[in-house]
Amino acid sequence: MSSADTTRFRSISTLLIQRIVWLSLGCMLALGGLHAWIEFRHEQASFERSMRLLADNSMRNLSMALWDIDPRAVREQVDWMGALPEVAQVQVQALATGETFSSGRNVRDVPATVTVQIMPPDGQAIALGVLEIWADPQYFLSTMAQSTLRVTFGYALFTLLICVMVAWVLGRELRQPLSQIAHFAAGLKPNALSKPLQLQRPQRAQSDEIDLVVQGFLQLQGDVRSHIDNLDGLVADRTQKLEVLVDEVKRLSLTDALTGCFNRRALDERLPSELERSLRYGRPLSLVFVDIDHFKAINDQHGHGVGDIVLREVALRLQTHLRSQVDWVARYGGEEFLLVMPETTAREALESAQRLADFVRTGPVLAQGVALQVTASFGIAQLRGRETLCSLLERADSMLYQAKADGRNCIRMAL
Ligand SMILES: Nc1nc2c(ncn2[C@@H]2O[C@H](COP(=O)(O)OP(=O)(O)OP(=O)(O)O)[C@@H](O)[C@H]2O)c(=O)[nH]1
Repeated sequence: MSSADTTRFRSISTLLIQRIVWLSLGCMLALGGLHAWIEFRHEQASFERSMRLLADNSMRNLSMALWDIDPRAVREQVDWMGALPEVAQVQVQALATGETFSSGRNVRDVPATVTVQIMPPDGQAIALGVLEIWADPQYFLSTMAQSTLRVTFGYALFTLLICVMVAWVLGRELRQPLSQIAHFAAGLKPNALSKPLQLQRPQRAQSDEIDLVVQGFLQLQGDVRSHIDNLDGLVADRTQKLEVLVDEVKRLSLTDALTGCFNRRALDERLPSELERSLRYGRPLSLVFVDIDHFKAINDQHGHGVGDIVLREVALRLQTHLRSQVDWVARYGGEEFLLVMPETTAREALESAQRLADFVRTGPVLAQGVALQVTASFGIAQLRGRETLCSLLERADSMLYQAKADGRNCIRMAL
């Protein structure tokens, strides 16, 4: 089982969408945090500026009120300032009278945000009093919180919009065509290759990877189809070659490698059917044993190589001068051959044997520069009545034995 089978399926576009959402969230948090920090610094600076502006704007009224020693006017101005939402506490100290005017919550244990000396309206350098303003940190923080919330909401909305658009584009451009391709590939079968892969997506000016995959599938379909079409011819061709090879192997397994005659195995296969045919149709069948005379002496005097050449030559002479298509020859063992002569009486076999004996002995066998005079002995027997193969072979063999005993280079026939 492949690893793809063991894991759960998840669409590649879903994976991409998930990754993009996580990345966008990360980016949003990083950018939002940076933006909030910049905003914080900006608000802080502008808050301090506004405190200074407030002090500057109130300076003329306070200066006049202290110069005129008008405590009511000083009180009104201090109360007005202390009522402002961004101000936590305002305090004015009149240096001439030592009187202190205060408004707002008491936050005096922290240093004032703004401390300015109140100078007289006529421009003299002796201060009339001191103005201290404490900014309200809660007001600042709530302003900041609102601003941060606005920024975060803006970023979240933007990120959400981007993610929705990316998801829509990926679904349309990737998930739909890929799932169509996967569906098509899952349904491919050798007997249904003609159905083309058609994607439902708008025409586009340039091709992309999905088009390449579609083209690959079309190419593959065509190739597989033509391969299948050619397969029958291919199989027939291979079968023919195989049959030729099998015939060759069969021929080799039934042939004696040295002489090219049938071997014992072929003899054991063919001879019983010759006998059976002869018995069934009442036709004559003769067997002739042929054995080269003094073959051991040839081997001993000239070597086995020369002996092999003599064997091949005698086999060739026997095969060449037998009746083709009817008679056949097998190497029975060593230097001994068996001629099988269907439709042949012993007398006819005798005539053939005489002819063959002449061919064996006429003309010397040339082997490795040596000219050898070769003779052979023959033993003939014709099938009798319902005689067994074993008995027939024995009688022909005993005739050969007789020929050898009678001095070789002669033919003996069972009567
Ligand atoms: N070169 C060669 N010699 C073989 C082959 N098969 C058997 N022989 C030899 O054939 C010889 C047969 O010797 P014998 O059975 O004594 O027969 P012979 O010498 O022909 O004597 P007679 O048959 O009585 O005339 C042996 O020396 C075997 O080694 C073969 O394939 N090649």
